[in-house]
Amino acid sequence: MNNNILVTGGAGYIGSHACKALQRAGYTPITFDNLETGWAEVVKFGPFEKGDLRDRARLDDVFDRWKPKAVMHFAALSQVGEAVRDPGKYWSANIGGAVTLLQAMADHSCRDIVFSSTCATYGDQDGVLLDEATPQRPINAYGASKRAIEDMISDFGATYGLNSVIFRYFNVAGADPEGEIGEFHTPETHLIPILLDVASGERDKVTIFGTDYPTPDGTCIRDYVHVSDLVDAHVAGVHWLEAGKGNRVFCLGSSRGFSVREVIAEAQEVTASQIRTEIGPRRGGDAARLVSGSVAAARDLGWQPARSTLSQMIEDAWRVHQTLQHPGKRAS
Ligand SMILES: NC(=O)c1ccc[n+]([C@@H]2O[C@H](COP(=O)([O-])OP(=O)(O)OC[C@H]3O[C@@H](n4cnc5c(N)ncnc54)[C@H](O)[C@@H]3O)[C@@H](O)[C@H]2O)c1
Ligand SMILES: O=c1ccn([C@@H]2O[C@H](COP(=O)(O)OP(=O)(O)O[C@H]3O[C@H](CO)[C@H](O)[C@H](O)[C@H]3O)[C@@H](O)[C@H]2O)c(=O)[nH]1
Repeated sequence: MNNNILVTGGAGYIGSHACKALQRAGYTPITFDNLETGWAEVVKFGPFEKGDLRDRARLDDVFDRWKPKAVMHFAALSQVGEAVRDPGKYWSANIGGAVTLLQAMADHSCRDIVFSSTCATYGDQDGVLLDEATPQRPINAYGASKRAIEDMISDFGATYGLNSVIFRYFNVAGADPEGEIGEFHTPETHLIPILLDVASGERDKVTIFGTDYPTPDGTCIRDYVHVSDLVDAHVAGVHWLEAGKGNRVFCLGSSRGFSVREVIAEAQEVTASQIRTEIGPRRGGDAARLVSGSVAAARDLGWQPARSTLSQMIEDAWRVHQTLQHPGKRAS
């Protein structure tokens, strides 16, 4: 049996870090990506197959040639604001991609999948800590499409014997501690990279999306987890499936919540810069508070986040921000 793992979305932020972790763990990550939001420049840890998940013939070709023993499925559209503005785009891309991939897996007898779900599947839950048993009530098309894919995976499991580890991540942040890759989105919509753009003078200011949430300082609270810790859990997920331990869902967060204002304060501290802010209206689709209360990944997967303090995540992201050229900014 080969050690090939098909990594959909391997040219993206989390997928590229996962490829590095997989290579280090002795696997060969085969990146499959259409580069819609990713970059060929970050595919450094294994072969690259350019293609769109909705292209079944292209997937068949890749499954035939590489015969992956498992799939890590990261490829998706994943911006909350855009999903509210254009829900059809999210349903079409995320569901279309997933159903084509799962059918190809079934037809090529590839039985193990690790899937990127999200705490955005929970919606607004009135401040409760979230875990695997919390009912999922998504409030935007992004979260709804991810919950639907969880259901799809379960149906394919029942019919074709597909085995799955589903990870519901909280907010992923930071960058490769060795500085080889980082978070490169264009346009950037995520809070921490935007703060670093302001700190470095590439942006004028950050807009705080709403100060009237039912939280202590009125801004949204999120649970941030380091991308290198997150991808370690994915390697553990592959080991879990290899050991035949069955289908599981795990939340991946740090179990600590930080408001937008707290993240801004920490970014100012780490970068030793004044970060100019303005107050804007709420962004559609945002829940007030999303914080993990789960212990399952620590208990059952042996997952111990090592770098998921807010300061460490911003420090690692800041180092890469200062040393690596953003592939999308090269031409501009
Ligand atoms: N970043 C976070 O905080 C976060 C939190 C929870 C869940 N997630 C999930 O993790 C996954 C990765 O997120 P990311 O932040 O790395 O995003 P990203 O946009 O950097 O990466 C996604 C990659 O998938 C590719 N892709 C998209 N649609 C495709 C298609 N139809 N065919 C082939 N390739 C396609 C893109 O080109 C890109 O390289 C997503 O599924 C996202 O929903 C992310
Ligand atoms: O310019 C900005 C950008 C963000 N925010 C706020 O900062 C918080 C974090 O926003 P991000 O855009 O960084 O992250 P999201 O919480 O929207 O989404 C991220 O985490 C989710 C899980 O919570 C998803 O899965 C999604 O894929 C991933 O992008 C939110 O309250 C948002 O409103 C601002 O105030 N100003």
